Amino acid sequence: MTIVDHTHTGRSALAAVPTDLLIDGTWRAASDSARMDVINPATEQVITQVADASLVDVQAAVAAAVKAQASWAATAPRARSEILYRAYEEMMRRQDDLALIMTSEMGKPFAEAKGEVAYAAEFFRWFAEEAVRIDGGFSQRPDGTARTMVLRQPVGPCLLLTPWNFPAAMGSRKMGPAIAAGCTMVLKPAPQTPLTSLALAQILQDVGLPKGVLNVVTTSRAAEVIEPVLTGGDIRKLSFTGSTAVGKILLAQAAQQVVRCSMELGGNAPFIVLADADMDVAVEAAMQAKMRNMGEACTAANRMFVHSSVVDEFASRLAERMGALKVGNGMDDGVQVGPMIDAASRDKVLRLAEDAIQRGARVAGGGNASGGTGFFVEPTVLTDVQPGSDLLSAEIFGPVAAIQTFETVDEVLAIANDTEWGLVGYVITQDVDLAFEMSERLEVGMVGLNTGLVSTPSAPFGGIKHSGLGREGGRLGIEEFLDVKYIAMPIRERGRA
Ligand SMILES: O=CCCC(=O)O
Repeated sequence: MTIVDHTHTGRSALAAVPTDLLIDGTWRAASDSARMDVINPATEQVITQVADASLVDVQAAVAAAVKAQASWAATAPRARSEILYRAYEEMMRRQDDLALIMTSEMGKPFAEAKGEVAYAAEFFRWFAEEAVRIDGGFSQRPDGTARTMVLRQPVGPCLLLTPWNFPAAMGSRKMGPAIAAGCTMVLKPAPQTPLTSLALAQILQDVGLPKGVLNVVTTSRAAEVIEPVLTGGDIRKLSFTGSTAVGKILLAQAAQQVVRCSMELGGNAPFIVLADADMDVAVEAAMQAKMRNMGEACTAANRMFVHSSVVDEFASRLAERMGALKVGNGMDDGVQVGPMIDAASRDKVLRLAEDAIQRGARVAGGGNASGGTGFFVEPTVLTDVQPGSDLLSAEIFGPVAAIQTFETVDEVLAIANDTEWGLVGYVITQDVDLAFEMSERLEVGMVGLNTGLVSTPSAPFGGIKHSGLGREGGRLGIEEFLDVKYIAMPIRERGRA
């Protein structure tokens, strides 16, 4: 270990994280005293245990959110903005501590975890600025008989369900706009990564978020506890980031009470390298789009389509770059690739690579199973991936690059769009017209042109088709947490005394 586990307070960063539920401003154990293990995926050791909430606890959290809603909605936008701004500052002050917590429970390299803390904190700063810009409208009916006023109000108590792959950023991307809009919340983080969310909740408390506004329930019993609260009638908004399969179940449950939904679901991103691409740009973008977060990202390049005239150069340069990455415990110096989140994820990635190889793909780099402790997968580049290989229709969610070739723009667009998902696509070309044409024709919510990274707090993140509903971040992010109300008022006779 090269990074010392201490905090700004001098205590161990891990020991300083609350491990209970946050309900109505109070940290408390689960009502049945249940606790669950938090495991470090690099060492397979139990780091600590946290409360494992039951339905009773989650219902108490919802009740606290309901109780706090009216007074929180009535706070001045500036007050909400300042809480968010202080949270941004505090996250940055505790950047190393938060990164250490995240690396310990999730596995990403410490430097990457620090980057995520900064990314996550920026959502609080962005929405601090949005909180004071919630606007409306005022107009007259075309026939002059009435005034039309439009205002925006908080949607009400929200259920926020966050994933394990970006434990800080997916939390702040949901909590930021909810706080800015004046909504109260129940946050349920993924069971693999509860500590980062608990640490963020502690920060929000420390900077003055009133009790009951944010309630955090860590639980391994999602299947048991989510449906009753979604169908119970108190939750008015669901924001979920996770798999499409789970998203569809939640949408069906939410439909019973017509709960508003934001869904950030899976992806099957095409990464398209055209014949005229600058190869330095192409390889750099591929590294970003494939290796960010070890490939455990919904935005990860799942299918790489490279023009036949440049595929050999691209594949060999990508294999060289991926082969040079240092794999290991994210707390060790210089490590660039940490473990997969758990054994099931590691085994899935290895199985998908093996299936592609069995069907005729060539291994241009990597391809060996990593033995020993920790859920590691060697960065792997496969070329000549054959149609029908499972990894072309499943999210790989790991460090395996799957390359196919193409000849024409129409051909590659048809294959790229031939998927139920539509989150993001990447295009690498020096031809500006073609870049725009392809961006318009790709069936996705986001396009990276000559870049492998689209994620930023200032842009509307989200997908189409089975990749989701709604947008997070950017100017649209706060809209997801606001209801529109229109007031009609007849114009009576003018000029009366
Ligand atoms: O897995 C989802 C990626 C999220 C992001 O890039 O902000």
